[in-house]
Amino acid sequence: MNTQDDKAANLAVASRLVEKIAAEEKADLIVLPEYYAFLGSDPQAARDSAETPPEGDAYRTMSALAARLKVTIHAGSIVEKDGNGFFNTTYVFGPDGAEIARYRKIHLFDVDVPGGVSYRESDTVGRGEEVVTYQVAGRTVGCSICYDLRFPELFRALRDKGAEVIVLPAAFTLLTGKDHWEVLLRARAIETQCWIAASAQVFAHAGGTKACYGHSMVIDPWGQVTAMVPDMVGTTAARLDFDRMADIRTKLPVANHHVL
Ligand SMILES: O=C(O)CNC(=O)[C@H](CS)NC(=O)CCC(=O)C(=O)O
Repeated sequence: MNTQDDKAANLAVASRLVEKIAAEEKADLIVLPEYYAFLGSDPQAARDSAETPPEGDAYRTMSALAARLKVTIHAGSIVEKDGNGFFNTTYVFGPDGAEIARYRKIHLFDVDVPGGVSYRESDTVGRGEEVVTYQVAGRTVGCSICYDLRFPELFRALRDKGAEVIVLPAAFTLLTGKDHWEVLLRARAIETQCWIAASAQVFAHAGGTKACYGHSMVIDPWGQVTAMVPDMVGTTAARLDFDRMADIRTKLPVANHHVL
């Protein structure tokens, strides 16, 4: 997606993309990017977009869409307001529209991007603390968001909790993404021997002050990219072969060889 600061317009685009892929594929799981409902330039605007589920337009829209299409939607992330606290939170809705998981981003992007702008995500949201998995079609899916990608210990924890698929909604920056995005995703897939589905923001946001790298992709447990959205707003799909995953895990049993 290329989310901007008009929440109603963003939700219309997100809904259209979900409907498109649901019509084209017999999907079990559809994934949206980080901050699919709102992406602005300052912390206050982000907080103004916050929702306190089950209230909120993004929450209600995605829950209703999941129920109507009878599919699980891993709804990227939104700013969540909980009491006085704010979080960068994923909500997952099952095929009846019920919330089946929520995950608060653990690692916050407080970074001076070399040659780019500075980000202080902790000015907007607090840190999540829980490692979260859920079930889809008998498979265990693990949650992560964007900057979490740089912390292999989270992915190891997800694998230890039984993850077979790991989902990563993101708004990875253009400057870091061009060199790190695919390398890190493939490394995490190789290390965990999980399928990884990464849904990204692309192009300029917030009046041109931010730019995202895009390249949403699916990676197999051997580390190969099996589906990718090129430089565009759009969708892609992949069939996840779990026999292949089991074969890789049996023949190259790294999970049994951890020493540290
Ligand atoms: O731009 C925005 O406001 C939306 N992006 C986000 O909310 C988050 C936190 S600022 N972006 C990342 O985590 C990028 C990580 C990244 O790019 C890296 O690890 O290199």
